Amino acid sequence: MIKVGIVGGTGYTGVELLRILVNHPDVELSVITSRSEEGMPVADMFPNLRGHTDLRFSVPSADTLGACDVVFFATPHGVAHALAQEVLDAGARVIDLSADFRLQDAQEWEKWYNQPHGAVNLLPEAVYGLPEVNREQIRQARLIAVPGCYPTSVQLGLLPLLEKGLLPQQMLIADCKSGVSGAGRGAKVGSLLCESSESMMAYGVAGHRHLPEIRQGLSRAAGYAVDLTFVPHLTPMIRGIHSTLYAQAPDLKDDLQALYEQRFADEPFVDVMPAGSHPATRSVKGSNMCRIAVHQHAETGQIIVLSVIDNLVKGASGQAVQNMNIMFGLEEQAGLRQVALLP
Ligand SMILES: NC(=O)C1=CN([C@@H]2O[C@H](COP(=O)(O)OP(=O)(O)OC[C@H]3O[C@@H](n4cnc5c(N)ncnc54)[C@H](OP(=O)(O)O)[C@@H]3O)[C@@H](O)[C@H]2O)C=CC1
Ligand SMILES: CC(=O)N[C@@H](CCC(=O)OP(=O)(O)O)C(=O)O
Repeated sequence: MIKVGIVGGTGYTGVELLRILVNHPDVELSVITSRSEEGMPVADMFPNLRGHTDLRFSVPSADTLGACDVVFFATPHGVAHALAQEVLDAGARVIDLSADFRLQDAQEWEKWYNQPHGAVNLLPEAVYGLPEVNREQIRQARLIAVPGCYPTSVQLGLLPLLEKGLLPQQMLIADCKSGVSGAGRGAKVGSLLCESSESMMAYGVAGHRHLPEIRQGLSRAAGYAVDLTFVPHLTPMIRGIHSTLYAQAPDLKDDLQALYEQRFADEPFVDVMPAGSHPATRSVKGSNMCRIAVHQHAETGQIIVLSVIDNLVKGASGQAVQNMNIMFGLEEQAGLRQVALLP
C-alpha cells in the first residue's frame, strides 16, 4: 500500500482528495494536516467521510510527512515552496495542487503571484502534471505541479490543433466559466449565496494568473510563442468549468472530428463527443473526465471547441491522483472510476 499524506485537509481540494483516496485500492491514508483544526477527527468536519477514515487532523511536520510515500499539497500558493524540499529530502514524493511549481520561469511566477518564489532550486525537476502531454516524465518524477483548473480545460481543448501546427500564428480566444467552488472554501463575500447565485460575471479580464500557465503549455505544444485572450467568468453553479475556445485556421483541410478522436483515442479521461455535441458541465460533475466537442462553422470556417471538466476533479484532486497512479506504476484509472452525478 502507498502511504499518503495530505497538507491542507480542510479546503475543497483537500476533502476532494480524501473522497477519492478513501476508495483507492492501493492507498493507505496516513497523515492529514490542518493547523487550525489540530486534533479534530476528519469525519467530524466532513460527515461524508464517516465510516471511511479514523484520522484526525494534525499540524504539518516534516517528520510525519517525510515518512509517507507521497505527499499532496492542497494549500495556498507559497506553502509547498516552504515545505517541499524537506519532504523530498526525507524520501517522499510530492504532488502539489497549488501553482507553486507550474511556471518554469520564476520571475514570471513572481510577477503573477506577487510574492518571491521560494524554491527556485526545485524548478528544474518539477514536472507539469498534465498526463495527456507529459505521461513519460510523470512516471520518473519526484515533484509534480498539478495544472490549474482553467488551464486543464483550455489546453486539452486546443492541443490537437496546436500539436499538428494547424493554427497560424494568431490570437486564440478562451471564454471560460467556472463554478464557485473554484474560489476555494475560505469565506469571501463573492462566494456568498446572495452574491453568486442568479448572476454571472467576468473577472480578471486585464490579466488572470492562469494566463501565463496556459500560454506556457500551448507554446510548448505548438513550438512557437502562442498568445491568447483568456476571460474567466464566475457562474451560479458549485462545480464545473465550461471553456468555449475560438480559433481560425483558414487553410485547414483536416477532418477535425477525426483529428480529435485520434489524438485522445488512448486517453482514459478525455472523451471526444460525437460531431455536433454540446457537452454540459453536469456530464462530468464528480468525475475525472474532460468532455470535448469540436465544431467548425460551414461558412466562416471558425473553429469552436467546447471543453468541460469538474474543477475539483480533473481540474485539481482527480488529476492529482491520476498523477500519483502514473508515478507509482498503478492502473491509471485506479480510484477514479466515478461516473458523473445526474442531475
Ligand atoms: N478550488 C479549486 O477548484 C482549485 C484549487 N486549486 C488550488 O489548490 C490549492 C488548495 O485550494 P483549496 O482547496 O481551495 O483550499 P485553500 O486554498 O483554502 O487551502 C486551505 C488549506 O490549506 C491549509 N493551509 C493554509 N495555509 C497553510 C500553511 N501556511 N501551511 C500549511 N497548511 C496551510 C489550510 O489549513 P490550516 O490553515 O488549518 O492549516 C487548509 O486546509 C490552492 O493552491 C488552490 O489555488 C487548484 C485547482 C482548482
Ligand atoms: C472561480 C475562481 O475563483 N477560480 C479561481 C481559479 C481556481 C484556482 O484555485 O486556481 P489555482 O490553483 O491556480 O489557484 C480563480 O480564478 O482564482
